Amino acid sequence: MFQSCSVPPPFRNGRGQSKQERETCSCVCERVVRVSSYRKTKMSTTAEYDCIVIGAGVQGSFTAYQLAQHNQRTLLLEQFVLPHTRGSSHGQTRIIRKAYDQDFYTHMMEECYELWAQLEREAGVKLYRQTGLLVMGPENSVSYQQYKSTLQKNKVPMVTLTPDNFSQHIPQIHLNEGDGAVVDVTAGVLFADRALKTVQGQFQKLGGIIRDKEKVTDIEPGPIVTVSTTAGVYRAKSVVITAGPWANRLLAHTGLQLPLEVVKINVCYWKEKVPGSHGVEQRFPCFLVTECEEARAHIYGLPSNEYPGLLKICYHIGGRTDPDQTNKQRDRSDIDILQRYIARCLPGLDPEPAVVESCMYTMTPDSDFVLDCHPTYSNIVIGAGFSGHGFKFGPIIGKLLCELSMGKEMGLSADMSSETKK
Ligand SMILES: Cc1cc2nc3c(=O)[nH]c(=O)nc-3n(C[C@H](O)[C@H](O)[C@H](O)COP(=O)(O)OP(=O)(O)OC[C@H]3O[C@@H](n4cnc5c(N)ncnc54)[C@H](O)[C@@H]3O)c2cc1C
Ligand SMILES: O=C(O)[C@@H]1CCCCN1
Repeated sequence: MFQSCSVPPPFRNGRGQSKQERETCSCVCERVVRVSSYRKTKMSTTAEYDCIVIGAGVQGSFTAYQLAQHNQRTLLLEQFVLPHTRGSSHGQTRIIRKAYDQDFYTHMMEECYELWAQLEREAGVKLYRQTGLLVMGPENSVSYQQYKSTLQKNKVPMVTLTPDNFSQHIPQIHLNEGDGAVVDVTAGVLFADRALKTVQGQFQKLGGIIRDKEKVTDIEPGPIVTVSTTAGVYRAKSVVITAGPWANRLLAHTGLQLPLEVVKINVCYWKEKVPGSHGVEQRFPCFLVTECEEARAHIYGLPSNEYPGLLKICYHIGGRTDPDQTNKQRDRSDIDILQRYIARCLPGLDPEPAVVESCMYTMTPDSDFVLDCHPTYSNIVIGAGFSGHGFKFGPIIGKLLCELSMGKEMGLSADMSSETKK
């Protein structure tokens, strides 16, 4: 079906197409070709930058870093003073895993782990701690089986726990009757704040420029794109928009709106009754519950780390919010769900959250990412809709957006391109 196309389905999203339309169209590739031929003929010399990246969250920061590695004169613009806690990339931890319910994410993570390790080596900083990820869900459910079979098919190191040996390995969690449990051994915790600081620092070391506290107020498309901010006007041959929950506000300047929904997630921390009992040292893993009697979406957790004695456990659904007025969104139904789940399945925790912070997801209708050139202006590239699971992919998203903005076809492994030909 995708004979001439090396872009897999998750990147062909966001323009209101049905899945079937997306799977049969080759517009992304055509646009990529158009950008590159356009550049050869019409490149102007008046641009101050090769590329301006708007938004210094995880995706914009990795994109800027990749561009600088490709010797592109790059400006990274951020509306708030860095570091900040107003978008989606703040906080000290994120889960990294190969366990997914669709193969292409697992394939992307194969390369992405390598890129995270490269950054660690290059900067001399530790960004990842392996803990494993325990996936639990009704043994006979579609969702749980998809996770399990993706791990098996892709030969990801894994351990299957049985109801009999589960409590020997993970005594802190009560496994529901009828639930299966598998551990993705490769998974763990990314030190998120540290990762962001590191990649921004490496970008600057390569000569990249970051201007924070500069909100982009206008984008004027053209062969050279003009970007106005609260402090100045800049020109570049291409622009990458990685504005997280604000993506549609920026895209409005270009006449485009994507089907994105911004939701507020209550980031809840739960106190251990016995300090230290759910730490990495006790081999307590990250975990993900695909479904359970309390919840129709995932519940997920990480071992105590950033706040001693407190575990981060969240629900994967939140209430719709305005990114500039998150305080107006006070829905706590997710916290009720978590309280009931914790009281039943994690008896070693106080079922009352000790700390509640907030963070935003930018959801697409199918939770897949939008990585594409603008349909009208091919030198404007969009990375949006990371749907609450994009942090771990930061290095590979940066690589793909960099390639798109340089007019290259997305560099996917042979494995992933063959998947698109099914
Ligand atoms: C509670 C929670 C838990 C999560 N857990 C995981 C996990 O375990 N694993 C995982 O892989 N992912 C996880 N994620 C998802 C991941 O964190 C996000 O997908 C990712 O951070 C999105 O990054 P981003 O760069 O797209 O957005 P953001 O981080 O929001 O960055 C966008 C940036 O653009 C800036 N900006 C916007 N408008 C303008 C403008 N006009 N001018 C200048 N700058 C502008 C913003 O200020 C912001 O800094 C989680 C997310 C949340 C909220
Ligand atoms: O991306 C992740 O790994 C987590 C777990 C599940 C939902 C939220 N994000």
